[in-house]
Amino acid sequence: MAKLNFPSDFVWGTATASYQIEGAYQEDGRGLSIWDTFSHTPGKVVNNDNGDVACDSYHRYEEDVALLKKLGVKAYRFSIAWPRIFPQGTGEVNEKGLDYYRRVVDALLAAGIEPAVTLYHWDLPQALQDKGGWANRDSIDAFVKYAEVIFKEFNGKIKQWITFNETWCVSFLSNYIGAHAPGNKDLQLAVTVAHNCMVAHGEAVKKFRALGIEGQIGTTHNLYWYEPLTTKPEDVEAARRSRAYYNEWFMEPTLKGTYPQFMVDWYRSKGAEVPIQDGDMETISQPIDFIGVNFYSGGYTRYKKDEGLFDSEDVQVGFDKTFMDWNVYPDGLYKVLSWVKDEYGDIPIYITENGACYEDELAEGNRVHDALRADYYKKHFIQLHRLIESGVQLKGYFAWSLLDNFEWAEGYKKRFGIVYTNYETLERHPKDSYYFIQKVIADDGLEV
Ligand SMILES: N=[N+]=NCCCCNC(=O)[C@@H]1[C@H]2[C@H](O)[C@@H](O)[C@H](O)[C@@H](CO)[C@@H]12
Repeated sequence: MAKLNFPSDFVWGTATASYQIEGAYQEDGRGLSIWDTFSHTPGKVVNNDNGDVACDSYHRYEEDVALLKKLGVKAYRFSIAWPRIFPQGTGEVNEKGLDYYRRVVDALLAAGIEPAVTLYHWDLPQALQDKGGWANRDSIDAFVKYAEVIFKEFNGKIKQWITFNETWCVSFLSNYIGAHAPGNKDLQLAVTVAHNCMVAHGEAVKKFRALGIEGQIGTTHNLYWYEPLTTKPEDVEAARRSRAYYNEWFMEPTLKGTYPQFMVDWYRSKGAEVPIQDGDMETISQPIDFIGVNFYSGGYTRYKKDEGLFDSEDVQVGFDKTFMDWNVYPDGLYKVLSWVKDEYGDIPIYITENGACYEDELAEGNRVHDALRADYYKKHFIQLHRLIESGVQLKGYFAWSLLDNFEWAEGYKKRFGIVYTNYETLERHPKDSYYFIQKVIADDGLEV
């Protein structure tokens, strides 16, 4: 056995998101979000599940903080629900909404845990969606006004800020594929939403700098690692498009201030143009202090004429699968973050999400023997160590997720937590994977 040691300042954390854990969807003045609308629309979410109650973290956040403290994490990534702060998206601040996050932040700091806050994790105020949502550039200004309230309120308490979570999901998954709220299926709309969200990110960074807010600010993109099944040029090009769909389309504007031209041309061939206005690309590529990367999977792609958006298809090559039917591809984590370093230089990286969904059973003594999930984490932790050793500026890792929670269109059946949520009683029960991670944190490393 060998011990893989992590730097003593490596930040171990876990992550959640407001709509997925809070519940209390009408409490203390909260306005409706697009996810309330979407989940209350029959047929949109498996089992017609919704986030009305979720994990009830709105009332049980102290239990969550106690679990975090026992786990030994240095940081906790959570998101703030815009509709709690501005129930109508803009206008008057809802003080009771701010109060909830004051309680959460103070509880974390009292427990010696750094809050890492995502400003936008998909719960757009419905009132803004009614005016076009992210397709309407007015939402950019509304986002900056919301961000400014949070920056000022928590300056000095929150030191790690993430503007957006997974702009690919906000744009393509939600407005081209249509699987997430608001459920549109229009390529031009998706390209426009992606662009406006990235402008909103940049404007928020400008505001953060202008206000002299303490700490570091970045944004999170979900990256995948796709490789061509063969070296045939058509397979190589197909894999290049599949990867850029998730990766370059967002990373290049954010970190270089340009869109990848081959993808601009491809989308143009499909009838979609990027609505760039003067100054947008400079705004989008405002210097940031870190890049957040959510990594779950990847795979192999080959060319298939007229298949999907990119004349490509994913090929099954024997990867183990999670309960989301995603490939377990730890090497993909090493490859994609090595690619980030090669393409974008030594920008500090936090893995802001990584984790796995498996079917969990509550066993004797409220234990959950989730060996597959613990093994998933072990395999990916080995890659973290490999990345650090290779010189990648990997500063921290947030496991997705602290709790089983509302898994968007998949509802509550799909469990990602290292803590089991009993949705009847709302009790929390640490799984074996929680104790595995607890030991890695305590030992600053793992035995392999
Ligand atoms: N076609 N297709 N789609 C498959 C790709 C979907 C990508 N979903 C994510 O990365 C989400 C991220 C999210 O932040 C979190 O809120 C979610 O709970 C986790 C788990 O799902 C991950």
